[in-house]
This record gives sequence, structure tokens and C-alpha cells, in this order.
Amino acid sequence: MHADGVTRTFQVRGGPDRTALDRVDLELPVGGVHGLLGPNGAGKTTLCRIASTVLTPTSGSITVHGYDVLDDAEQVRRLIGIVFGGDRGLYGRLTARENLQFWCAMNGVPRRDTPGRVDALLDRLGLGSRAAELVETFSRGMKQRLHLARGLVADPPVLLLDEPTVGMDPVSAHEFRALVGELRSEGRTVLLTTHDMAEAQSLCDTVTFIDDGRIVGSGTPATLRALRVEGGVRVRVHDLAEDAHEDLMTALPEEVSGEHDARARHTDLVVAPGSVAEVVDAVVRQGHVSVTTGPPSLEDVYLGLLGRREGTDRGMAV
Ligand SMILES: Nc1ncnc2c1ncn2[C@@H]1O[C@H](COP(=O)(O)OP(=O)(O)OP(=O)(O)O)[C@@H](O)[C@H]1O
Repeated sequence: MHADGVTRTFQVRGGPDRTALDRVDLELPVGGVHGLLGPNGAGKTTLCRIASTVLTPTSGSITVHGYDVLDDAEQVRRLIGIVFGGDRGLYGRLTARENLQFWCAMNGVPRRDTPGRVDALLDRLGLGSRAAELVETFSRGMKQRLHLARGLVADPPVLLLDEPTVGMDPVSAHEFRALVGELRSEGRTVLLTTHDMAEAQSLCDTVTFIDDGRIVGSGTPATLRALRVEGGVRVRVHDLAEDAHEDLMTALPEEVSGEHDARARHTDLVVAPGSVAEVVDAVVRQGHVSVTTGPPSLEDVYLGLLGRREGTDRGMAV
């Protein structure tokens, strides 16, 4: 997939035009899982919608396997399977099997191939035993799996997954990611938007950070993390309550930034490479002896590239 100077503006009633994408250039290789990450309103869905021919760009172009989304929309649609999250695109009053039969018909799958393809997809996605049940009775995870089945009915080489694991419990999300891994090993190209840094780190061959309609960083998770290592090493202080975190931060040099995870009860400090020994020493002096160091996580990279936006609705729950 190749995006060249893609801009998309929306008219807003009674206000200035809103620029959702601003001259976006992006080159994704054939095959692999490619993550698109960014805060709410960054432009991820808009980019996916243009790539899938649902929306036209205001200027610039996107090609998929060499086909232009405007001039060759028909071919692009045949190449791409779209998996949006939530209830969009599923019919609650139909069964899972009927939904897939419908989407097979919409995608031009020959009638004689439809029953076999539908059953194979239902089995593959673990929905075989629920095939005859109404989709409105499905859990969110089951609906997401049905979405993926829908995206696969025409056996497309490219899949766009828009936040596919949002709201899933950890086991369902883990199983879903395993499926995405299988799609990669089949040679498909997957473009995945996600807010889940761990998901991006474990699943994606490349990640692209987008903010305010612009690409702010792109590369493999490892290269992006290595970039950040030049600026800082992650020092994790384990078993730390919120108030102990506050005390710790006041005891550390001002230039050390720290992020507390209340659930995991740890604080991640990003420390300049030359100051690690000094900072670890200061942490231990505060009575916290369970300390590990390592490369920054993708989340650290994300926060480093995009900064924090406190007091706005554009921050991410990470
Ligand atoms: N139809 C529309 N009319 C007006 N503005 C729109 C429209 N669609 C999107 N936008 C605006 O474009 C910007 C980008 O939206 P988009 O949905 O692409 O963001 P996103 O990165 O997918 O966000 P999220 O993570 O919340 O899904 C936002 O400011 C949004 O309000």
C-alpha cells in the first residue's frame, strides 16, 4: 500500500474546515502486519476509509497493489477485506451463517462455493457451534470474530482491521491476535489500527505513529525502540504504590520522567544512558530495591513522540 500526499478535510457546519489527514506519505510492504497508532482523532480511521474506497481523499492518492483507490476502485475493493469493530456491518436479526451468506453474495462468491466457504470460516473462527444463532445474542468477542470472518469471505490478500480487539477480554484478545498471526503466515498484508501498545509490539512488523493527521514516526517496533534508547533507558521500579511513586519522583532529578502504572504497581522512569547508575542508586536509597532496566517499550516511544496531552480528550488510555 502506497499513500502519496494524502489530505482529507471535512466541512464542519458553522466552523472552519477540519483537516483529518495532512499530506500523508506511507509505504507498506506486501505481507506482514502493519500497525497504525495514534490518539483519538488522529486520522487512523479516515486513512483506512480512504484505503478501502469508502471515502475519497481531498488530494493525494493511495494505491493498493498498484491499483488506485479512485481510478481502480473496483479492483481495490476486491483486494481488501475490511474489519471494523463494534456492531457496524453485522445484522443482529440474522444468524452468523446468514450474515456470512449475505456477505458472500455481496462479494460475488459463487453460490456453489458459498456453503463450504461459510462453514470453513465459522469453524476457523471458533463459531461453528453458534452458526445458527442470532448475532444480536453474541458477545462482543464473538462479534469481532464474525467481523473477521466477514472480512475473509472473498479471501482477500489485504485486510484492514480497525481496533479489532477493543473491549475484548484478555483471553479472547490473545486468541484473536493468534488468528492475525496466522493471516500473516498465509502471506496476507494486514493494516491494524490499535490503541494497545502491547498488541502493536507483539504483533506488528512495522508501526506508524500518526498524530493530528500527520505521520510522526514509522519503522519496525525494534528500530523505533532503538531510536528512543539513544534518548533514554527504561528503569522500572517494581512494587510501588501511587503515594510512594509521588515521593520517589520528588527525590529524583527533575529531568527524569516517570510513569506510574497503578494496576501493575510499577513506575517506569526514562533515564539518560549516562545517568542510569546515579538514578538507580537514588531509587535504592529511597528503599525500593526491586529495580530492572531495559529498552523503552513502544509505549515509551509513543509518549516520547507524541507527548502527553493532559486536560484534553485526545490522550490515550494506555
Ligand atoms: N464525517 C466527518 N465529518 C467531520 N469530521 C470528521 C468526520 N470524520 C472524521 N472527522 C474528524 O477527522 C479527525 C480524524 O478522525 P478519525 O476518525 O480518522 O480519527 P481516529 O484516529 O480514527 O480516532 P479514534 O482513535 O478515536 O477512532 C477527527 O478530528 C474527526 O472528528
